[in-house]
Order: sequence, then C-alpha cells, then structure tokens
Amino acid sequence: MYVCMYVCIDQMVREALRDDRKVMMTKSSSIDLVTQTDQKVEQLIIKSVKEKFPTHRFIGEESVAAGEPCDLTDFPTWIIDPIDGTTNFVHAFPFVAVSIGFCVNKQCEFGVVYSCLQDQMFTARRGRGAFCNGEPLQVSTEEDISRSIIATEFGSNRETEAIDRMFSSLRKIVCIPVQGVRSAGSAAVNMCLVASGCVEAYYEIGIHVWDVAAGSLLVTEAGGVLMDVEGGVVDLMSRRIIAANNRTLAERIVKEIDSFSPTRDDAPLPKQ
Ligand SMILES: O=P(O)(O)OC(CO)CO
Ligand SMILES: [Mg+2]
Ligand SMILES: [Mg+2]
Repeated sequence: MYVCMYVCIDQMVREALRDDRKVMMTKSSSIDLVTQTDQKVEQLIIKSVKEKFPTHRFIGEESVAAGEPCDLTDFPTWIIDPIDGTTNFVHAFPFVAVSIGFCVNKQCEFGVVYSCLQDQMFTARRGRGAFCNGEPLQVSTEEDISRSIIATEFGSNRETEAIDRMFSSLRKIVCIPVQGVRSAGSAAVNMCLVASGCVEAYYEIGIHVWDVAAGSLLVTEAGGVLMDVEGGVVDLMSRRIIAANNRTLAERIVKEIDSFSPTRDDAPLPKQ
C-alpha cells in the first residue's frame, strides 16, 4: 500500500508542478493558497489508508478546511498535510513536502515527510530513530546560538500585531547575532533540516498540527527537543513550536520571542 501510495503521490505532484500550478481558492487569508493537487493528494492518502484501516481517524488540512473536525483523541489518528509548502508549489520553489504523522493516545508513533523535489523520504518511528532515505539522522551538536542557523517563517497572517511581534522576535534573534536565518517555506522541511543537523533550530507561531506532527517526531528521534515558544511543553494544537537541536538553544530562543496565541486548531467552530 505504502509503495503504491508513494509512487502515485510522487507522480501526481511532479505532473502538477509541470502542468497545473493554479491556485484554486484561498483559505484563512488572500495568501493562504489551495490548489487542486492539495485536495487530490489528501483524498488519495485518506482513501488508501481507509481501505486498510477503516476505523482509523484523520486530521487532514484540506478536510478541516472543508469543515471536518480537528480533534486529536486517543483513537489512532493520521495527521496529514498533503502539500506542505503550497506557496512554494505554486511558484515551483523547490521545497514541497507531503507530511503524514500517525498518533495513538495523542502520541506520535511514526512520521513521514516526503520532500518531493529533493526525492528525500524522511521517516521516524517512536523509539527507533529518524532517517532520510534510510540513512540515520542526527541533530547538530552546536550549543552556542551565535554559531547557529535558525529557521523560521512569516506564515500567512498579515495582521499588524502578529507581524510586529514576528519581526520583533526575528530582529532580536538576528542581532544575538546568529550566523544565519533561513525559510524553506515548508514547516515540515524546516523540521527535517533540524533533524538533519543543517540548521540548529526552527520556530514558528501560526503553524497547524498537520504542518508539524510528522516533523516533531523526526526532530525528537534525531535527538532534538520540542518546546513551546514560552518555554513549556509543546502542544501540537497550539499552533506554536520551537524545534531545536538541544534545550540550550530552545531556551535561548524562548528568551527572544514576543509570543502570541493564534486560535487553537481544536478551538470550537464559531456558531453560525
Ligand atoms: O503550505 P501549507 O500546507 O499551507 O503550510 C505552510 C504553513 O501553514 C507552510 O508550512
Ligand atoms: Mg502545511
Ligand atoms: Mg498544506
């Protein structure tokens, strides 16, 4: 099932990158894009998994956008971002990933991130390590943030207060100084970069559970840590995350972040 699904998704994404990168609609803002490929890939994944595991539950980005609930319960749940980096996809900017996390009792058991254009398959299973195309991954051993590269994103929220806070945080981090700041345009790819040891840490406020479910396990299985932007335990529904190579860097980033709290992924839908 998985090999067949991978081949179909790979073909679907590559063909669409060549022939059809049209924006079909927007979601939370005019720059929160959706293409037909986002929907087709998610439908393919859900259909394939349901055939084998009919009782399992799903949290899929495009299904939630269509009104499905976004509740993480103790039931086996597949958390799917069919295209992480849709804006990249539309522009053919080469970081486009499919992200699938699988949780039981609210704990991630395995995560898969497929970076389509790099043809890199990142996999992690709880307690069994993280891998890229079968090769083991290890986070960076750097303890000094001034010798680090930090990844972050601005997301699709353009409200003035959120933007001000994001710029303020970034300004402080740049001026520590860090050696560099990077944005792959895909939360999942950013987390794979942390897991691979290429960047020391990634932080973002505004991501969703489907952006980071798989990546979170990749980071921890590669020896890294997850932390909330205010320093507590990360809550995948809170839309805030720091994924770092170690606690020293994560705590250093916490000190510089002007945090805010977007509406949670599992917040009740407003009454019509
Ligand atoms: O392209 P997507 O799935 O909307 O995700 C974005 C953040 O929400 C990039 O990580
Ligand atoms: Mg995403
Ligand atoms: Mg997506």
